[in-house]
Amino acid sequence: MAPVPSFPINVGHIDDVQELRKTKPTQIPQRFVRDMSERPKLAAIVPSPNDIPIIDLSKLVGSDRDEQERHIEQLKIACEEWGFFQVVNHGIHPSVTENIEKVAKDFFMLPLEEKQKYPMAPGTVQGYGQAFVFSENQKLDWCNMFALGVEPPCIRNQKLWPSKPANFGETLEIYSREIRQLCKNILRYISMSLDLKGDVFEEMFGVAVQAARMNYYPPCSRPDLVLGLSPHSDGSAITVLQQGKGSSVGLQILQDGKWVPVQPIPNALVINIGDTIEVLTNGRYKSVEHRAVTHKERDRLSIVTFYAPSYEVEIGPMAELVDKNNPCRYRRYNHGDYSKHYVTNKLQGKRTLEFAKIEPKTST
Ligand SMILES: O=C(O)CCC(=O)C(=O)O
Ligand SMILES: [Fe+2]
Repeated sequence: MAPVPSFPINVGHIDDVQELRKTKPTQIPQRFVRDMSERPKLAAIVPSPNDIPIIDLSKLVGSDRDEQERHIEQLKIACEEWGFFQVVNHGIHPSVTENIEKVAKDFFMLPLEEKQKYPMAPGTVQGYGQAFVFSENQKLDWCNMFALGVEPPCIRNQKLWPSKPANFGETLEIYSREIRQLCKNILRYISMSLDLKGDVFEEMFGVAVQAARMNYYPPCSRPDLVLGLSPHSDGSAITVLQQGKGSSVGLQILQDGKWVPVQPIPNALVINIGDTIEVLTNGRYKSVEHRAVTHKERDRLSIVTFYAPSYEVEIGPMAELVDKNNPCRYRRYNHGDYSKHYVTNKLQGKRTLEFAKIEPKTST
């Protein structure tokens, strides 16, 4: 079973942002208006297309040893210095990424009553609605989410898999299979970049947990007042994010105290390091805080896959990455307990990872 909270929750009334946009296009209810300190400074962001590293996955496969080593080095820098990168030549056929986008968009465009047949119960993370809302006072994101557990089958809530559009389930299955393989490959390259055995994560993770979340951000008449998605790091090992074709630029990552936009590249997928890899690598590869902002005229779709160890697995810094100069910074814990902790707390930067942090013991 996917983790669920064990405390009562009263979230009050949550407006559906697509409906708000349709009926009251210029009104922003107070619950969406952020405190001054949280508001995005949209004018201050200068797009710089080359900032986030781009990794050519076809060069990592290993047919040419020198080339592979050079690209593993690039991956290492991307993980160490950025925690985010875009992969190109990843081998997933464009029809697969186009099809998932199409069914996701078709789903979000259904009448509200149809989408509400698959409600996300307060405090849970599967279905249609807003996740990570736990109180009536909490600010809301300018976003509609539709999220489903995919693998292993025991985390699926089959009642939430929609019957419309008709090919939704089949399309998500095909997409998820391809993304799963991509995650395994990327984790293999990540372990190589750490001078570890290629299959170290695969062996450790057991039957990995995989979940999909589709985020739809309608245009917002006051993008300066709201956030599409609150700042957070992902609880996963790694995350694969597909930015919808023709979507506005919306994803931003926090680097050196500045929000850096991630420019969509056609056919590329965005990969980011999640909290679990941060813990396993003893902080060498860190998860990075990110958020989404909205656009005045344009909507945006993102399709996100979270890939993480099986809930039974015990997690802690790997022995190879702990030594005198790198004392242990995280405790050991059960990954299912972390997942539960993650989904039962609001998104708040990297706060959730406090769960695992310990003061390193310095040697004398
Ligand atoms: O829509 C985006 O670009 C961000 C999505 C995201 O960070 C998430 O779903 O965890
Ligand atoms: Fe995220």
